[in-house]
Amino acid sequence: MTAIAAEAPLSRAAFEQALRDKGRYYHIHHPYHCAMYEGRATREQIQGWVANRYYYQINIPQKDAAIMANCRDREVRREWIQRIHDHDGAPGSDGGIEAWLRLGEAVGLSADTLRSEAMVLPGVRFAVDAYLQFARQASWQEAACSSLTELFAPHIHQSRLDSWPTHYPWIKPEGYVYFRTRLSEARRDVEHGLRVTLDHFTTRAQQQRALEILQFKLDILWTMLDAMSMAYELARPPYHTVENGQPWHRGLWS
Ligand SMILES: O=C(O)c1cc(C(=O)O)c2c(n1)C(=O)C(=O)c1cc(C(=O)O)[nH]c1-2
Repeated sequence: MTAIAAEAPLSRAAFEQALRDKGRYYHIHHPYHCAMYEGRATREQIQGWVANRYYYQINIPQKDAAIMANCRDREVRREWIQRIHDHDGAPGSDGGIEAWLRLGEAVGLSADTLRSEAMVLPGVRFAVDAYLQFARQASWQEAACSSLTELFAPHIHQSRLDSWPTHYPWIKPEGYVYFRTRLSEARRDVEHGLRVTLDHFTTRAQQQRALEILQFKLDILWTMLDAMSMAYELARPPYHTVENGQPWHRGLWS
């Protein structure tokens, strides 16, 4: 038995606090994000972020479907399915992916450009694919735990709503619907995800595993922005040594 496995479990409150303490690794602190909310991002950097984050957005419902596919608990599925409706849309609501396409248009990128995935950098694609792959292979409770970066998401959406309209008057206001909608959706998701995690990971070793899973997800979000920094801040996208253009692959699985 490892040293940590032999330790007494953290209380429910201490475990929740340990999860929340991971907020210091959230991508809100990444220099690329700071530049965006401090008004130092160029139009190309904002556009690059929107086009690359589109790939995250379209993978989220597939990730949630994988969680449901692995879950035999009908009550959980009844609650979890809301996340798919939120992103894909349902009768009477367009959903988050549509709102993200509107954000694309608001920053000057057509829906076709986003849908083509031509701007999705390989590093972003690999990071997002790792998230989907994890959700397919892990238990549904572990995959639910990996969604807990959403603990910190309302703050990041609010930071954009507070700062972007002032710094970037060229962005059309219709683009902000996505961030506004997610404020309440993320709070509701996280309440459910947290309940699952606190109920399921009860030994010290399991709690440690949950913290490691959350770190894995934080690594994904941070790594996406690292790839964007290379491409749009340092002007070093993949193969910048060879030619202008974007020769990278567009995804072999979709
Ligand atoms: O804009 C962001 O910084 C951000 C971060 C995250 C996150 O922390 O994973 C999500 C979202 N947005 C988001 O909009 C969203 O729908 C979402 C779903 C999930 C998830 O893991 O299930 N994370 C996030």
